[in-house]
Order: sequence, then structure tokens, then C-alpha cells
Amino acid sequence: MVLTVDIGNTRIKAAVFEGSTVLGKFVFEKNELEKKIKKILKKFQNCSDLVVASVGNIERQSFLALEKELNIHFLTHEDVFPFVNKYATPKTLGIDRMVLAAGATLQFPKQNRLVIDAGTCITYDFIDEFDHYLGGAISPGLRLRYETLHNYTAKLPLLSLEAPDSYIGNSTFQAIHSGIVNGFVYEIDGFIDEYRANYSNFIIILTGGDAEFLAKRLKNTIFANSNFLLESLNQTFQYKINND
Ligand SMILES: Nc1ncnc2c1ncn2[C@@H]1O[C@H](COP(=O)(O)OP(=O)(O)OP(=O)(O)O)[C@@H](O)[C@H]1O
Ligand SMILES: CC(C)(CO)[C@@H](O)C(=O)NCCC(=O)O
Ligand SMILES: [K+]
Repeated sequence: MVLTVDIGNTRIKAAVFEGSTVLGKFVFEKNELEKKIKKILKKFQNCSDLVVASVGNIERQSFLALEKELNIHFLTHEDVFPFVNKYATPKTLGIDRMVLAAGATLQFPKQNRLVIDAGTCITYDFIDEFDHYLGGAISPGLRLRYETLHNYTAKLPLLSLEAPDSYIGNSTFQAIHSGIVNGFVYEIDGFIDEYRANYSNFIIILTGGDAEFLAKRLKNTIFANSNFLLESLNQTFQYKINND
């Protein structure tokens, strides 16, 4: 059994896998890391490996105490990945984006793939049919956009995510929801149109905390899989043990 842990910018997500089957899924806050991991390991005593991808400020040392109980794999740029990294600054590419790209490469062989992760930030990652990771885009996530409008203006309230009534927002609340939600939908659809114009035969994977909310609002039909990063962590680990 493998315990995968995704330490994001806001929250931590974890899943226990037996082969490719998810036996349990957990979401928790950063200050609960140790307590929650111990609880999971108590419930799933057959976990032999713990695989971590962290873009947050939690480092390898946080897991040292667990080394007596199971093998710790704290993924870094030094690990083996199933794609050729063409990013101009490979050392500053987020490990979460590398894991997403690995999952897309392994799950959808020999085709162009675009991974969109709608989390704290929205990341776009493109891996072509030759398994070359080319890069993508980083923009602020939905919640971050709401917070930013509020934090950097005098008059705008802090709202929580809500579907707008129309693209013509007829009140302050509706104007904000339209700007953020419709703006984001136009952004994604615009990116997808751009990729489509340049590449044929490609698959799009949408994941992250806002994936399900967004999927049904896009012009382009996209399959949302909120577990894609955790699944990709499991696959990256399997790839690593087979190729190290
Ligand atoms: N309980 C929650 N806490 C925070 N964000 C939430 C919650 N539920 C849904 N969301 C939505 O999820 C988005 C954040 O996504 P996610 O939880 O994947 O981010 P994250 O944990 O920081 O991971 P990453 O850094 O990989 O994006 C926010 O824009 C927000 O709208
Ligand atoms: C973009 C985020 C914050 C998304 O989690 C993360 O992947 C990151 O910190 N990336 C580093 C910059 C880059 O990927 O080029
Ligand atoms: K993200």
C-alpha cells in the first residue's frame, strides 16, 4: 500500500492506494499534518511507502520521524520523470506540475496532453505526443481572485465563489462574480482554443479544488478528475521504482 500526500499552497490532500485503487482519501490543514498522517497510518497498517509532492513550505524534514515505519519518497527535480523537460528553467518548475505532467504522460500515451489544475493558482501544463514537456501558464485561482479584489481595493467586498447570473453583472456582487467566474471560463476556453488551433489529437485533464465547479461551465467539454494529482503521485512513484 502507498500513501500519497499532496502539499498544496492552501491545503493538504492525501490518498491511500493499493495498486491503482484508492482505498481512502483525506483533506486537511497544514497544522494537522503529523496528527492526520499518523491516524491514516494507524488505519492502513500495510502502507509501506509514503510519496510526497510539496509546493508549500513543508520540507522533507517534517517526515523524518516516520522513517522507522515506512519508506519516505519526497519527490524533487532529481527524480526520474517519464517526459523530457523542455522548460527553460527546469529547476524552478513546480513539483506539482511535474507530477501532473508525469501522470498525463503515463495515463495517456502518445498524444498531446493539456493538464489544467484549478487550485490556489491555476496551472496549465502541456506535454506533446513526443513526451516533451513544453510549459504552460500560471494564473491566480478563483478564490485568490476574490481575495485579491477585496484586499487591493477600498470598496469591494470579499465574496465566496458563486455562479454569476449573467455575463452582464447588474449589481456589485453580480459584477464581481461575473468578472471572476466568467473571466476564468473565458480564459480556459481561450487557452483551449489556442492549443486546438496548433495541435490536433489532444486530451485535456481538468483537476484541482475548483475543477468540478468549472467543468460544467466551459464551452469545451472536459472531463474533470479531482483526484488526478494524487493518482499521478502514485503513478510517478511506480514509474520511479521501475526505472531507478
Ligand atoms: N475547504 C476549502 N478550502 C480552500 N479552498 C477550497 C475549499 N473547498 C473548495 N475550495 C476551492 O479550491 C480552490 C483551491 O484548490 P485546492 O484545494 O486544489 O488548492 P491547494 O490545496 O492550494 O492546492 P494547490 O496548491 O495544488 O493548488 C480554491 O480556489 C477554492 O475555490
Ligand atoms: C504555480 C504553483 C504555485 C502551483 O501550485 C507551483 O507549481 C509553483 O510554485 N511553481 C513554481 C514556478 C513554476 O512552476 O514555474
Ligand atoms: K494548482
